[in-house]
Amino acid sequence: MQETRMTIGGRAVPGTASFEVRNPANGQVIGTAPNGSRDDLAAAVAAAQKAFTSWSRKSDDELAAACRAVTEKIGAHAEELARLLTLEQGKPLNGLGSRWELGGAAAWAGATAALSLPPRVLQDNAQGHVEIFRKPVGVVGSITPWNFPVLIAVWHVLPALRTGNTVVIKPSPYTPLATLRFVELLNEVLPEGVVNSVSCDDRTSNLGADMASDPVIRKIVFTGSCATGKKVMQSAASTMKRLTLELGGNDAGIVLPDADPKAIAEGLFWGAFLNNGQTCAAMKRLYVHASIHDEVCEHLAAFAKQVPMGDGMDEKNVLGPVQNRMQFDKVARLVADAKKKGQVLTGGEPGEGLFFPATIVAGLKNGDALVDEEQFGPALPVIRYTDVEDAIRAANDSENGLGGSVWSKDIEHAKRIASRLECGSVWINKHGAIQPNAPFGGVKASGLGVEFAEEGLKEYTDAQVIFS
Ligand SMILES: NC(=O)c1ccc[n+]([C@@H]2O[C@H](COP(=O)([O-])OP(=O)(O)OC[C@H]3O[C@@H](n4cnc5c(N)ncnc54)[C@H](O)[C@@H]3O)[C@@H](O)[C@H]2O)c1
Ligand SMILES: O=S(=O)(O)c1ccc(CO)cc1
Repeated sequence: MQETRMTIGGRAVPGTASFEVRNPANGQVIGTAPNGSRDDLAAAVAAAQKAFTSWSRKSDDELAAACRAVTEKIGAHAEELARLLTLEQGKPLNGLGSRWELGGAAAWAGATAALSLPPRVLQDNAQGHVEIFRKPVGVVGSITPWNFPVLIAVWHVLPALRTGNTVVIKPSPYTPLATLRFVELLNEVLPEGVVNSVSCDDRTSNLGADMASDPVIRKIVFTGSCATGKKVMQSAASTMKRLTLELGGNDAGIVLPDADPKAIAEGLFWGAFLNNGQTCAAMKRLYVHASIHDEVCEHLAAFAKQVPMGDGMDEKNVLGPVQNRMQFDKVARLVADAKKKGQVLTGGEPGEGLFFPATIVAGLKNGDALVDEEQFGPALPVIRYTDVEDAIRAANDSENGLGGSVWSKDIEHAKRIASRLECGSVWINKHGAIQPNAPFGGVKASGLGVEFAEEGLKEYTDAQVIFS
């Protein structure tokens, strides 16, 4: 049993109540997290505000060195955090699971440490000197989801620290344990109050909502559903907070007639089923040209059938359970509806507990629920098309615009199609492969702003221009 604590001003805070956290693989209680109160949040915000005074005055070199120390901490505790993550999130230790997530967390932290936003001279002549500086905004509130809890915490916290901000982070009630431990570890190398954590069950207490309207917090970085993202945006208006919103997606993949069905099967599978489909930038709809449709379906289903699924602590598994009952029920509802309209190529029946076999359903079209709604789980609809213009139109016929992909042997042709997709990232012959040196973010209802690289770092700063 992992009994976790919030970290407020460098101190471990148990809170006056707690809630249970269960392993989605077997339903067992694996730990507890504090059910923090508004007073706990107020204390965390005050600690972050106090720490901001000295943290924001650190030199660029000092901030970079602190981020490197955090990177080392993550690396040194990667296996401990990975095990905790598997227990609470369900993703396997192996494959593209917890150890991979922790590897990504260390890589992203290191890459963020190496970024910087030096002042830039805009003008230097007889008429005057004009220089732009990037200044930290103040206390940053980070609100994270349950799909990649540690990686997304790193994506929020490291750029905030690197630019001289202090942080209050609140993880999802489904997966608070690894994040609370992560913040404890950070506090071993950072001054007190620079990074604080609060947790709550979202029922008796919803500190995410309170953070969004808090008058001291100057920016919210939120990753989660579109519905909650809209609430955050509304609450943030009254205090004119800066916002980065990374929200849901309904990414389309388009397979062109010249693609090699066998060669792309593995990439298509992991593009859709990474983290059991519980990935924002996973492929959630697959449009395949009629001339190779059946062959693509055959190879994709054959690949899916041999991927081992089970308890993530078992080293042989590379897919685990769906993380929670709410998400499982959503996937089950969408698959039940899809079965009435299309042909199940593999999977299709809910398994034991929260295990849902990788499911692929062909014969669907836009307007069917599994195509139109974000399933955020292990179920992929396949849609046959004959005219690529129809496929592009159908791909863009969504309120979301996070990612997309085009699959073809002709890269230049694929890139021309990619440029017509209404989304923030498009991959050719792969899907969802994000990297720290490339900005990532959604268009349309998928969010606001970007993460990663200098563009992402800037979002934690205000511009100040000095004219002399
Ligand atoms: N675009 C991206 O980068 C990205 C990444 C991961 C997940 N997501 C999206 O997240 C969703 C799944 O995550 P989820 O179910 O945890 O999302 P969610 O919106 O239910 O919860 C996200 C976070 O918001 C908190 N929260 C709940 N109510 C709140 C409120 N009123 N105000 C502020 N915060 C509140 C939750 O406690 C949690 O920490 C999917 O839609 C997925 O597409 C997007
Ligand atoms: O879109 S996200 O769910 O945040 C996400 C997490 C991890 C990866 C790894 O490729 C991609 C997208």
